[in-house]
Amino acid sequence: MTQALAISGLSHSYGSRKALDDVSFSVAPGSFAVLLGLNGAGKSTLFSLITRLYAARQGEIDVFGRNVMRAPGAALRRLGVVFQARTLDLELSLMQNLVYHAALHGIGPLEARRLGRAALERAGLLERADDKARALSGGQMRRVEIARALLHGPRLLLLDEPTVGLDIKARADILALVRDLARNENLGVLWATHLIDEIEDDNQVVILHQGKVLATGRAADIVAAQRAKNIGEAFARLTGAGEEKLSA
Ligand SMILES: Nc1ncnc2c1ncn2[C@@H]1O[C@H](COP(=O)(O)OP(=O)(O)OP(=O)(O)O)[C@@H](O)[C@H]1O
Repeated sequence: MTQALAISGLSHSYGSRKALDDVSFSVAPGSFAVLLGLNGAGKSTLFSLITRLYAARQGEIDVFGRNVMRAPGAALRRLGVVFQARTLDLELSLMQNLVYHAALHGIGPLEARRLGRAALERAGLLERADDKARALSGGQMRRVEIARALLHGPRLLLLDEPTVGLDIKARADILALVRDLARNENLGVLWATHLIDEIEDDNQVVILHQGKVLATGRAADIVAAQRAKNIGEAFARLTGAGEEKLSA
């Protein structure tokens, strides 16, 4: 089966500091996978390599079988990304934010507005289409960023710590929205987080620690293999790190 995302033997260094060390894992189409790691584990570096912000000098990254170095256009067309930092233009309306993003993907203005309306409707924000992004709550901004990342119809969505800084209700809403997209729209999702309460037993989990993948598999299987009570305890056994760092 062609994987939504396949990473093999990926390494990256900043000068002499190795941020990723021989990382390999894959995400199946239509599945919700969690990249679990503490701050500094290498999650953002991994996303920067997948999106070609940095060039991968060692290892391979394929999105639905398209290599991001050798066939970047085909690979990036199939990929949507929500970065950790807020990236909406606060002075533009929600619709303008979406239309500009669509233009970057070569989508014309009429089609962009049609897609934009559908995306805002799905995000529950259609009536706010002409409001400036500045007027939204943090959770609403994240929903628009997710809608924007999906505008060009990607089959794989990467999200880097998407719930950081949100209150409990907004966190739960974003998580439910993205789980729903994976389940009902056959979207492959890689959700990077350090929060274990965002993981369900059936989710695939990739545990990244100090640049290395220490475990990958169903959350329940990782827990069983570590003879742990839950994924937090399994993480602590694998990494030697304290469980208290894994909650909001
Ligand atoms: N531009 C850079 N120059 C030098 N070192 C860097 C740079 N970016 C990241 N690093 C280092 O690489 C390692 C991995 O960082 P990275 O940001 O990928 O981790 P992360 O898991 O995304 O953490 P966070 O959630 O805090 O961003 C860390 O040790 C970090 O200090």
